[in-house]
Amino acid sequence: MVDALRKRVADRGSEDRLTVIQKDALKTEFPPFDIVVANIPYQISSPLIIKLVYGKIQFRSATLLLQKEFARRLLANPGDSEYNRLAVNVKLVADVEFAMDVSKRDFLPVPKVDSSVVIIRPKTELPKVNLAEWWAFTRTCFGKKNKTLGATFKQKRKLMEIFKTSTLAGLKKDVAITNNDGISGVSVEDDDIDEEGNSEEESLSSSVPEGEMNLFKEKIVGVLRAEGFEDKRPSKLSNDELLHLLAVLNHAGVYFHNQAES
Ligand SMILES: C[S@@+](CC[C@H](N)C(=O)[O-])C[C@H]1O[C@@H](n2cnc3c(N)ncnc32)[C@H](O)[C@@H]1O
Repeated sequence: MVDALRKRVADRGSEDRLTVIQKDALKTEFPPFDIVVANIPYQISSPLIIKLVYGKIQFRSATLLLQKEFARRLLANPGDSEYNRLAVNVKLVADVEFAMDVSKRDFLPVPKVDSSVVIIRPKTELPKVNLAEWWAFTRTCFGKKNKTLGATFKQKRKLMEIFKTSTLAGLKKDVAITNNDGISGVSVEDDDIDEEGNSEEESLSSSVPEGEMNLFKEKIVGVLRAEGFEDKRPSKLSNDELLHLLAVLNHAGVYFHNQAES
């Protein structure tokens, strides 16, 4: 493929205008770029899109050929059955536009899946939120996207985790705004997957008095109730509603991002 590309460009006398970087797109640091047009391997769609929109490089647009079902999920809106954490996170920082469907019969050999072209344009103005905090918050909310937030936040394991991150954040006093720096090391491979088991949390569990945990739970449930979120499902909430919930939880001293991992 690279050899064919080099030959075609050379045949037109334009080789000095082409630079080929032949490396793993997920592991390589991208040079500055303005526009992406790519027929990407579908298995890296989620991490590549997150790398683009949460990365440090300010670009204009990414026109990508994606598996049709994946594109539908990315284009979904709150309340749609396909709406998931990836769409929530991408739409916080970018606008996603449907361009066209591409039938599998348009390829030779014919693949198993249909495709769609979408155009992703980073937003010029980002919401004032700590992106690492947002990232961790949506992971908690969408651990099981069809659970109500009340049920999600009452899970003992989740509470332990949030208690720990909140305690660490409290010690640090404030959480830096990372809007312009991007966040590193993010991955959506755990998208929509409930986390099972965590020995660190279990050891923390034994060290936190039950009364303290109950107070912490009451604090969170109190915020959810007061703001009308207790019976809501995250997949039905707009990003403005989720941003509001995160802001009021943070205001109450409840934090999600593990400061130790920064
Ligand atoms: C869908 S094909 C598209 C090929 C070519 N761009 C085209 O349009 O004909 C995806 C290509 O990405 C390559 N690839 C797979 N994983 C990759 C990765 N992590 N980084 C960069 N390229 C990758 C595959 O080897 C394959 O050649």
